[in-house]
Amino acid sequence: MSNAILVVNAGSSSIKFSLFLEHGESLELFLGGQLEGLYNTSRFKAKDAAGAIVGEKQWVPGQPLGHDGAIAYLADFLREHLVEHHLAAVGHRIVHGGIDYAAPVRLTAEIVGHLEQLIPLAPLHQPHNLMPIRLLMANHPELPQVACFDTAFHCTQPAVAQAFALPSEITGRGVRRYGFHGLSYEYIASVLPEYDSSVAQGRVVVLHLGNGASMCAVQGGKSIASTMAFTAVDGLPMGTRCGSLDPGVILYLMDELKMDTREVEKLLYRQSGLLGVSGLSSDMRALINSADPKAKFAVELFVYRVGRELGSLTAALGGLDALVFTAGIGEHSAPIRESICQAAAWLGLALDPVANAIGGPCISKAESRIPVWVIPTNEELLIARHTRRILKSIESGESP
Ligand SMILES: Nc1ncnc2c1ncn2[C@@H]1O[C@H](COP(=O)(O)OP(=O)(O)O)[C@@H](O)[C@H]1O
Ligand SMILES: CC(=O)OP(=O)(O)O
Ligand SMILES: [Mg+2]
Repeated sequence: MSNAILVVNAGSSSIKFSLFLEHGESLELFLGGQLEGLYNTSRFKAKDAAGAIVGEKQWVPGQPLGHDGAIAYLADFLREHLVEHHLAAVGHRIVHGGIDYAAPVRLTAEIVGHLEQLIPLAPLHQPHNLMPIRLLMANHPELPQVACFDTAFHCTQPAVAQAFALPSEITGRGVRRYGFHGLSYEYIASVLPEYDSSVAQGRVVVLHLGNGASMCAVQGGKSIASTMAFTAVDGLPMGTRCGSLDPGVILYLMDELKMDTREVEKLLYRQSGLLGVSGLSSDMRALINSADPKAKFAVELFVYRVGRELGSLTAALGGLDALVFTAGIGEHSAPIRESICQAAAWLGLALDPVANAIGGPCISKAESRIPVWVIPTNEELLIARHTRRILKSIESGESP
């Protein structure tokens, strides 16, 4: 019987999970998978370490599972697969750490209470991040649970990158730019030297393009700016989120259209972005395959905004040494990568269409001034490493 570490990563459209086994000093993947399309066509797939499928299911279109249904399904699946192992700890992705949590931490009921107060700042994530923690705390109070925060990696940003131009009475309450997808960026920064040692210490823009999408300017392995801010609704247009918006639009919605706070929240988080613009789908695959002009415009707007943000982050870095694509769209959509690279040709970037079609990892031509990489993210492995470190400090009697 080996010690197992379970990792749960609840995103806005998916729950990803991995089970790692401790072997001496190393962590070995035992199995992993995801429930995706939680609000359209829900699918489940799990594979063992050799890539063999150990679980697969698709739900009827139009009867999505949602996060609660997905957690219930996953709990049954994991119970079955954990029988031969001892569950030593669970590591969770928590999207918002607010001002208080800038590093992984062992969860207590008190900390969960603090994190619940941040639900309004991450309504698509935080409740689903915290729900399984509460469940496990109630049923297995002795089981160590560790929180790893999306916001933590961005703590290195300079004050100007974190600030809003608001009075200090407001900013003093923690109203500032935090940035998200930090576990993904931290993972990419940790493996970039294996792909390209010459740029790992340089100026890199990482594009995390999934259902939630953001970009991060990384310098010497550290975040110096990102497109997301106080909440994960800012920056790029996403599956259902609007991205950057003139704050005057919100005043207009409230004053002229008489929308209340919850209605505005629903509009900006759940009914906008690719879904809102296309009127069809939040899924980039569906839009790329559609001939509908509104679907084409939604894709065009997404690519345009990525191009504009790339210029802004390049300015923040004072130049650019490499570009990295990751997450659902970034890893899997050659046409979107191609359009973004075309929009970025002014940076001296030349795409290799053949390498792009097969997914890289290097998708730029040898003569490209900027190398472009496709690197699969692995937030789960990073969470497992942090969780194991905290578990060891608990076992050795240090307070984590
Ligand atoms: N082959 C593909 N082409 C275009 N988009 C894709 C492809 N595969 C996945 N995606 C997009 O990736 C999104 C999921 O990305 P992911 O990073 O897993 O999401 P989450 O934000 O839930 O963590 C889907 O909504 C889908 O739009
Ligand atoms: C922060 C965020 O948008 O996360 P995800 O892409 O997993 O929805
Ligand atoms: Mg994600």
